[in-house]
Amino acid sequence: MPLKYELIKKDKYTNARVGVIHTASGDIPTPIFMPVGTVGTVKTMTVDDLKEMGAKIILGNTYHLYLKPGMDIMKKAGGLHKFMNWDRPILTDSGGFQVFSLADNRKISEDGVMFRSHIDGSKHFFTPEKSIEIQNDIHSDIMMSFDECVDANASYDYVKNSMERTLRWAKRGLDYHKANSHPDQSLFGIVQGGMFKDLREISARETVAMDFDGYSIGGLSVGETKEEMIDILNFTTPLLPEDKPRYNMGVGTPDYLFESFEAGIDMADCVLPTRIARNGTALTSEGRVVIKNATYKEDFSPLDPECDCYTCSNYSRAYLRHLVNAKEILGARLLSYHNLYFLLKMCENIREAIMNDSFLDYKKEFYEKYGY
Ligand SMILES: Nc1nc2c(CCNCC3CCCC3)c3[nH]c(NCCc4ccccc4)nc3cc2c(=O)[nH]1
Repeated sequence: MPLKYELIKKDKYTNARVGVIHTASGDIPTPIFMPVGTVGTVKTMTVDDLKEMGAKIILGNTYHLYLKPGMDIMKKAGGLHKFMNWDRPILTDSGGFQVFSLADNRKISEDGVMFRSHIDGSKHFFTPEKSIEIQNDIHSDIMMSFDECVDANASYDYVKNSMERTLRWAKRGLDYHKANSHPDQSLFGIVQGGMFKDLREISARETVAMDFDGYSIGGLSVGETKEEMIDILNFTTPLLPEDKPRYNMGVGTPDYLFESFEAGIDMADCVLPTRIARNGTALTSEGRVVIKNATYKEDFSPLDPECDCYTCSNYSRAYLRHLVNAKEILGARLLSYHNLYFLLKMCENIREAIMNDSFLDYKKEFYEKYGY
């Protein structure tokens, strides 16, 4: 059976809501942050780390997994859950965004996208059907439609034509999915339309009319201002059905997560927490800590005084700074663990606040302490 969304509680003063997404691989409490595991691993984390920190669902990447290790091995492994020993839900992106952000000389046409691998320059062709086929081979629990994500300053005409093609691609992918996917697999439509509300309205209405298992808001966090993001987010989210999950793609800083969940979004993902960790930056209750700073040279206090994670319970800022400066892999691992734990714990606190009709109080308290 495809996923079922269960609405549990709406916040009294905002569009925020608590729910549960029931999937064949397990239940997902929402609002939820989803750690990104691009090539079959959330970088430096074991699956036990992920369970210990409270990860309920992780992301896989169609584009990367298709290129390496490739679908031959993925199929022989019996899919990504078995391959990486993760028995909870997996969501996969459709690959379109990654083709445009990573591949070389790509060429877009009505049928699909021609691109050269950023790894070895080999030539490939993704179509809406091919994207679903690859997500099937991965045994993805929640699949994304093949879409084109346009950047924030694309012209009205380009965005209009692209959005209309993305609608045609969505229909093709949905037809292929209905004929070929396993009944336990779900498929989300993705709303595009750039920064233009009339195009967003058309995209939302036409995508919802196709009746997907859930809906993503695409084309955001692609270079627009925070105000533009919030404006399009607050315009588009209410156009999506209340009885299905809503996913804001590529959202990862605490404020963008708060704004998304306040608008009624249920799911979000971003490479940010693990990416900045590898560069020595931590998210803490008192804002970002750039651990390489000399300030922390003899600071033997925990990274985040309010955090009870493994990193904050066992190591000091001085030690973490030493590891990062010495380029020790343990530094990236301990900061990644903490950053993911921090966002997952923040989501848990948000769910609790919504249950008590105190989402705005928690947001205000968090923002003040974080320094927003
Ligand atoms: N299909 C699709 N995917 C999008 C994504 C990728 C979401 N993560 C996928 C995972 C699957 C595996 C990899 C990622 C987006 N990511 C962002 N912003 C990220 C901004 C960002 C990037 C890096 C650091 C911080 C912020 N906007 C996005 C828009 C779309 C979109 O319209 N369509």
